[in-house]
Amino acid sequence: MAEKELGGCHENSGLIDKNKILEANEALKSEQDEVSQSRNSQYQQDLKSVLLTSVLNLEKLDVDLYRGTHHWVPRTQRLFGGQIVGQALVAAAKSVSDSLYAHSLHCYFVRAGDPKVPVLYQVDRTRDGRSFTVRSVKAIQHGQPILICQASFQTLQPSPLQHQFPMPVVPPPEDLLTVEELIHHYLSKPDLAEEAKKGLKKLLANEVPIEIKPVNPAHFYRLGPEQPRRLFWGRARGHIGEGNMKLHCCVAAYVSDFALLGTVLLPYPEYRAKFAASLDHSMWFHSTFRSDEWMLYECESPWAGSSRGLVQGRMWRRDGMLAASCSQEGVLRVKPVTEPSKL
Ligand SMILES: CC(C)(COP(=O)(O)OP(=O)(O)OC[C@H]1O[C@@H](n2cnc3c(N)ncnc32)[C@H](O)[C@@H]1OP(=O)(O)O)[C@@H](O)C(=O)NCCC(=O)NCCSC(=O)CCC(=O)O
Repeated sequence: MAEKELGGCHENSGLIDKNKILEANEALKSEQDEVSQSRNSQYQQDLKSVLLTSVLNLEKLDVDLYRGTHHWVPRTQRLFGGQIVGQALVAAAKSVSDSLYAHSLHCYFVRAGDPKVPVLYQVDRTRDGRSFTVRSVKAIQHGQPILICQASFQTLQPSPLQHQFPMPVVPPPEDLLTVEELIHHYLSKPDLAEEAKKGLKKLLANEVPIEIKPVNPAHFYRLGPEQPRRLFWGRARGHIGEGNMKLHCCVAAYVSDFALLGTVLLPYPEYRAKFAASLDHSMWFHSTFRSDEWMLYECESPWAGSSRGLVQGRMWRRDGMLAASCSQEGVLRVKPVTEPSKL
């Protein structure tokens, strides 16, 4: 399905020659097919993604009641927001027919998630319509909601209205280093401050089930004042396979909360967060995609104030199709950095 791309208020927009885009997409696609063929055979031997086997593999306790466990817990010792959103979408998706596709979700994080206990997911079948079906999910710990989520599903429908912004032009993932490779590179610097070394080693020990390749590592690690915008390639670790599209949306929901809120801090290297947590998270799914294949995640923050920051994200398939968009507001309380980073 080739979509028409329109110019708009986006910085990369402008009138676009549709044929050129299609040609470029075709070229990219055949290149991608070769890459994915060789990677697919490599993946056959790899372990299945932990997101599939553990994080998003909810245990059914009763009708519309599920239990989810944790895999990776951030340093803050509060549950990762993406995990709770991804699990809530899994729970919602279990009560809708296979012919429906997730198209959006809207969540509030109302309490910090406790990593010491599992999370219960209670699904309310809000409405079943001819085209759209809505579910409300409450994530519960210690008898109280930690997240409330509404998710909507739709039957596949044809549309003469089809457009999207163009994908930003960036180097392909094959030309970039993973977060782990970058950290090893920084660790090899002889003048690296002890504190920075400790921080980087802690980052290496993280078992985040996502592979990340920052497009601009200096932006990613906040080495100077930058525009509040960053880009990275990301994909779920391990093999997920064609599978069902709902599952890929759940994985994308997990990934979408990763490193998104940090975009707000990019113009302020003189500050570091002493408290940062996402308050709400919304997501829209636009086209089919594989969450275990590289997607470009474009994050930008159009506004910050009142100890809050607004962030918007776009996930792009590498053939230029817009796969998903998201929006989030987070609370950010900062303190001055005493020493500049010596990475
Ligand atoms: C956002 C909050 C904290 C609501 O804030 P409130 O201020 O109303 O709650 P509270 O319990 O009264 O306060 C929480 C803490 O903030 C402090 N606090 C409150 N108001 C303050 C103020 N004006 N100035 C300074 N500190 C203040 C309190 O003392 C307390 O600190 P003490 O605790 O020291 O007493 C809550 O709704 C919440 O935790 N929601 C869940 C957010 C979440 O977990 N999101 C997903 C994970 S975040 C994520 O995954 C992002 C991923 C990423 O980072 O990349």
